[in-house]
Amino acid sequence: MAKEIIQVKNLKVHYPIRSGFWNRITDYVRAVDDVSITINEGETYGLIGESGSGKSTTGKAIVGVEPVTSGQIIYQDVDITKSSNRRKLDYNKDVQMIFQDSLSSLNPRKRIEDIIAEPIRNFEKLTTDQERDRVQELLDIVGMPSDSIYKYPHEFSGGQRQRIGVARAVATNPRLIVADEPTSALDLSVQAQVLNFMKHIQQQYNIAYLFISHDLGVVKHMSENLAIMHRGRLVEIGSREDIYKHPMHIYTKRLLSAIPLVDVEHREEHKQNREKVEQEFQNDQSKWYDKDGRVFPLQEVSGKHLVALPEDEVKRAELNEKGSD
Ligand SMILES: Nc1ncnc2c1ncn2[C@@H]1O[C@H](COP(=O)(O)OP(=O)(O)OP(=O)(O)O)[C@@H](O)[C@H]1O
Repeated sequence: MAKEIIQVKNLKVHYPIRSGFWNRITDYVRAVDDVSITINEGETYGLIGESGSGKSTTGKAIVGVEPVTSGQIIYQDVDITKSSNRRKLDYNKDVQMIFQDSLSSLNPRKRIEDIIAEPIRNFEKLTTDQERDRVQELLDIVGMPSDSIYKYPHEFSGGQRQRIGVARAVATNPRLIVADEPTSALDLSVQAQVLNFMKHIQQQYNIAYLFISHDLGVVKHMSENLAIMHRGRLVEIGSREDIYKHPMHIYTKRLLSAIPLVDVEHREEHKQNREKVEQEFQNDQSKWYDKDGRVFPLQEVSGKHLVALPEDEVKRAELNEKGSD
């Protein structure tokens, strides 16, 4: 059975909204609202949703750079939302992050050698030669030439910088990498290259990824399990098969219908399906949101397939699914 590496339980990250003369808190942005996911060792877990749905905030909370309002993040049986626990467990070494915008996440004034060596220096005492060897080895792993160490981030293409970002994240031998839209700034052909070598590195070093994306198409061949996020909450959780073959929440269906189709023959069918999903979504919003406009709590469909619908809607959707098989 797959071994869990991290368990996120009922995570909430709320930001206060202040207004008026006294600058009082009048409401909260519920950026992350009761999110629970479990990531297994060595797997890719996809966290998918549109812009503003709360994916990055979830990722940053897991890495420990975003304070948590409530909930737990369990790593090696310990709740790491407390920073003292993160230090005790070497959590900051074991869990790393890769960002979407490699140009702003890599310090433009530092050479690649220092950028990659920085996380190593935080956790290990190496001589200059040992450190250089390690940086060279990491550059080799991500397929970058060894003279890259003398250069600066702006001297590379987006895809190359993303490789450098991966080398930096891998430098501490992490067990989990939170990859926040690592390919969305890249051309399609370069995206595929970066995804391939991320997969390769994962297999070689048994690293788990929390792969954050707005595009279900990007993670299709990467993720074993997925969680779909909308308005700070999860609307659907399931295996790749559950999500791509039997999506149940309208929001998941909309994300799927938005994946561009390469196959020309089925384009018309795809377009019609997209219109049908949109119509279904517009028809009765009370099916999808409660009276406050919030997503319903998750209900079990089968095994690990969960969907945020009222109980009678889950039943109806299941019957429809069976009927259309
Ligand atoms: N520091 C902050 N203070 C107030 N609100 C914030 C803060 N950070 C994020 N938010 C809000 O929380 C919500 C979720 O943001 P988040 O960046 O997690 O979404 P996202 O799904 O990752 O979107 P994107 O892909 O555009 O980054 C948004 O409404 C955002 O405006």
